[in-house]
Amino acid sequence: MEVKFMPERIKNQYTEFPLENQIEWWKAIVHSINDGVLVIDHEGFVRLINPEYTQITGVTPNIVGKKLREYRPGAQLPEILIDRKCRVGVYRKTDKREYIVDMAPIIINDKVIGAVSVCKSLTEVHKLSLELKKKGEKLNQLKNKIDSLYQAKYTLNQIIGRNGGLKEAVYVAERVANSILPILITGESGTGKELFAQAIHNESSRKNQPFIPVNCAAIPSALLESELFGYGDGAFTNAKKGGKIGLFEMANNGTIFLDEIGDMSYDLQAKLLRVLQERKIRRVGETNERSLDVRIIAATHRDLQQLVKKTHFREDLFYRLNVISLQIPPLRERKEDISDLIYSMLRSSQLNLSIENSPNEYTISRETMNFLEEYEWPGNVRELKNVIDYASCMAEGTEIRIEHLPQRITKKHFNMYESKDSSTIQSLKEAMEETERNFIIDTLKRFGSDIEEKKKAAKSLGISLATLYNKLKRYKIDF
Ligand SMILES: Nc1ncnc2c1ncn2[C@@H]1O[C@H](COP(=O)(O)OP(=O)(O)OP(=O)(O)O)[C@@H](O)[C@H]1O
Repeated sequence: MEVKFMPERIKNQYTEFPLENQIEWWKAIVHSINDGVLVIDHEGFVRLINPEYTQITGVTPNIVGKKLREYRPGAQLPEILIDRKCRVGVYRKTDKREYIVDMAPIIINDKVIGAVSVCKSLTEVHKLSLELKKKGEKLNQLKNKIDSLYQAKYTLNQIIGRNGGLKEAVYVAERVANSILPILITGESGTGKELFAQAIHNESSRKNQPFIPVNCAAIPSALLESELFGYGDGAFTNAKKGGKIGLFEMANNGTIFLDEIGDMSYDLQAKLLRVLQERKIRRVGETNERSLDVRIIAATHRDLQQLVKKTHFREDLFYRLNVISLQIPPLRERKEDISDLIYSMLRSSQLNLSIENSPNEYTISRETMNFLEEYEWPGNVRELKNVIDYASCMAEGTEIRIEHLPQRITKKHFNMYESKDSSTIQSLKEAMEETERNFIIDTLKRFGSDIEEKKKAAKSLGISLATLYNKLKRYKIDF
């Protein structure tokens, strides 16, 4: 670095200025600089010092006109008059002041006419670096948060259920987890479709990559395309500068879960089909394609075949998605799972409810369990979970009783019993059959549902295995 006082080019522009004016002009510039500046002449006398230099180093302006070495014996600046070498980033500390200094000779026509020292407060630099560090930490926290948002929580062994249909779905999920083939999960709302999708992702080799859930019904269809595929720079008015990455790209190497696929617009379905076939996406407003490796799991509570018949859903996409399909049965068709689900929910609500004085272990009265097993659960497992969370908050002690359940569901129950009492009086035979049915269900729950477990259940009931099977058929018990 070589500082040439008043470069030729600038000098020519100001030749009309009287010399004194030019000096004032340069002084004003030096005084307006944010860094500290000190200038010595060829004999080592201080000629110029700006207010920032005083501020940073504590050296006062009365040094002007004095020899720098006399005032500051350790100063390196005079050395530069001799060796003509620049010094960069020299660390200085005086009292409580810390700063770094750059020094350079001032050369005109190959003659050293002085030297300049430019300093920057280290406290300022410190502050900036601390700020930078804090911002970096914040950025990392946000990144971790984003990563955790896109991580699947559940695994296949967290899926509770002994019902045949559910076990079948778990079995298929396990077998196909590592394939790249798309999966279609169907089932009513709240049956556990997303739970299955997350568990499949976690069972696959993609488990450490993102799992991106997208609710196709929740995003307005005009926006869905750009959300899924992203958009290029200036793709439309109000588009973000530089474009935006889409959810497919975010899911690269991982899994995208397209929930409520039946609600996707017909046009977009065609674009999705292309992605499935080509494994490439094109951002809105761009012409180039980007290759991706994304596993697609779609889900719907609708009857896609009916939608295909009504031409609301593309037949070609339906067949492409339906290569592997999982049907999750509604809870009312797997009442045998209700008690297991309840006990698991009570355990986790104990963990979540870390309120002081909260009971160590909840129990549930027989009457309440019977009621919950008989209830139809239109909102499926999600509704059951909400009811159990509510009841465990309402229970004063450790036992959950029917009065702790939300009135919304018990109202129907009491009305049902009232009407039953007045209109139909159970015969002794009916009452005995009902008791027998409940007793068999309870016994099977205790022993399990496979053949060996059924043998044990039959033995405990004091009947043969064949009689047990007859009774299961007669009482329509699906175990
Ligand atoms: N078999 C199961 N075992 C344990 N928990 C379950 C089971 N099925 C569902 N759940 C729980 O029920 C709740 C609802 O499940 P999920 O969100 O997966 O349902 P969904 O079918 O995707 O619902 P929607 O169609 O409304 O999106 C979740 O809290 C989930 O963990």
